[in-house]
Amino acid sequence: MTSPIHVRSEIGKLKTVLLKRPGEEIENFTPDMMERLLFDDIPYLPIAQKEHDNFAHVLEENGAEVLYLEKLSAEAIDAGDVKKPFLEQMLAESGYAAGSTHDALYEYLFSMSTQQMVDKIMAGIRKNEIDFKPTDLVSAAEDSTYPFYMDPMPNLYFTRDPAASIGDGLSINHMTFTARRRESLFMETIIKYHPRFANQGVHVWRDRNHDTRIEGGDELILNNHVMAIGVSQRTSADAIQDIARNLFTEDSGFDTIIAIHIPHNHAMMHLDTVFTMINKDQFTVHPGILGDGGKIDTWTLHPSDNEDGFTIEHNQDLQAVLKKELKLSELDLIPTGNGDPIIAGREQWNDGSNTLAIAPGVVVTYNRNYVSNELLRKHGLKVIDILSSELSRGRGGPRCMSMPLVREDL
Ligand SMILES: NC(=[NH2+])NCCC[C@H](N)C(=O)O
Repeated sequence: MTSPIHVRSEIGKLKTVLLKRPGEEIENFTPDMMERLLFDDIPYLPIAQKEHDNFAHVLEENGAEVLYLEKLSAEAIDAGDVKKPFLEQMLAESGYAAGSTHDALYEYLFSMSTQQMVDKIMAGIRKNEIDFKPTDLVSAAEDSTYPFYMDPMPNLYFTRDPAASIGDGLSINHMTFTARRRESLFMETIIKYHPRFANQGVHVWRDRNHDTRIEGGDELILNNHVMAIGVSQRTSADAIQDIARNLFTEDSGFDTIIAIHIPHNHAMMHLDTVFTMINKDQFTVHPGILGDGGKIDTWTLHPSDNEDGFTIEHNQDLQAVLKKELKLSELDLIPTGNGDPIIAGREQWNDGSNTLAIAPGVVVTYNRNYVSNELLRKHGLKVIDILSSELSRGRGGPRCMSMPLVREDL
């Protein structure tokens, strides 16, 4: 039986990928909600959708099957006959475990078709949508001018983060910020109940019921036994230790994890905003993550019989670590913006390092990062650049906007 999830590299030919088409959620917020919702601007929805359709089309044209999170979620809920428990869980995680507001929201959402309900939850629920005046103290005492009962989830089109494919399984992630925490409930539901995934031998290496934080933008599959994981604003060292133990003791095939420490800030929230693999021996790197003398902290974990379950080796030379663990004699690290400090900063901000490899040496990038794109071409890569004016306002690029489910083995 071939597994519905099979990802043993960052660069193997992309066969199946999960996307989320931007919907009402990306316009359903005000400027003062932006920072909390992790957005830097308000995208113009019709153009964002057009750009996203262009992205999906490019992937399909190049042989990938494109699946949509919103559709799989509704199908999974129906297939598992779990509309009620799913809705209860979602309401509880939105702050309504019981009470009159819970009852009003439940009634409103449950009366919709499953697809409408899913789309509505994703888009957010405004107070003026429901004919209901809360009378309980909790609702009365909280800010009555706040316009939402349930916040929109504008970051859903970054399908990379709530879960990450690893070998024949995945991690379903406990995410860092409240703005994104509910997102991984959709993936959990899909894996549990969608006929394409349920009872198909998909391993969940780490589920979302944890306090320690990890996000898919930090989880890179370098080859069939080596991963790189960012120690970042979004992924904590203890979550990396935890997933390492699971991968090493279960039958995952992975025996090496390189933890890479990157700056903890919004522009570089995940490892894949500053470092991606694009060919067997080629990577993009944002020069801003390298300190004096090009140094950066890395720790390599290998399985061991000791108490921790792994050994740790500290190193500050990323090139040397990659060469050793990937058994490469040469390595081409391509700097974002060709190393020019102004261009590198500008293009990294708009995800110039966030390339999605769809085959070895073939990458999808944002067209606006033309200096970095040109440089990639000079280094022999095939660069397919996609429209990016509105999509980039959410601070994520082609890798963030895609969750590969199946890649061909190298
Ligand atoms: N894999 C990524 N780099 N994802 C980018 C996610 C961007 C999103 N606005 C966030 O802050 O969470």
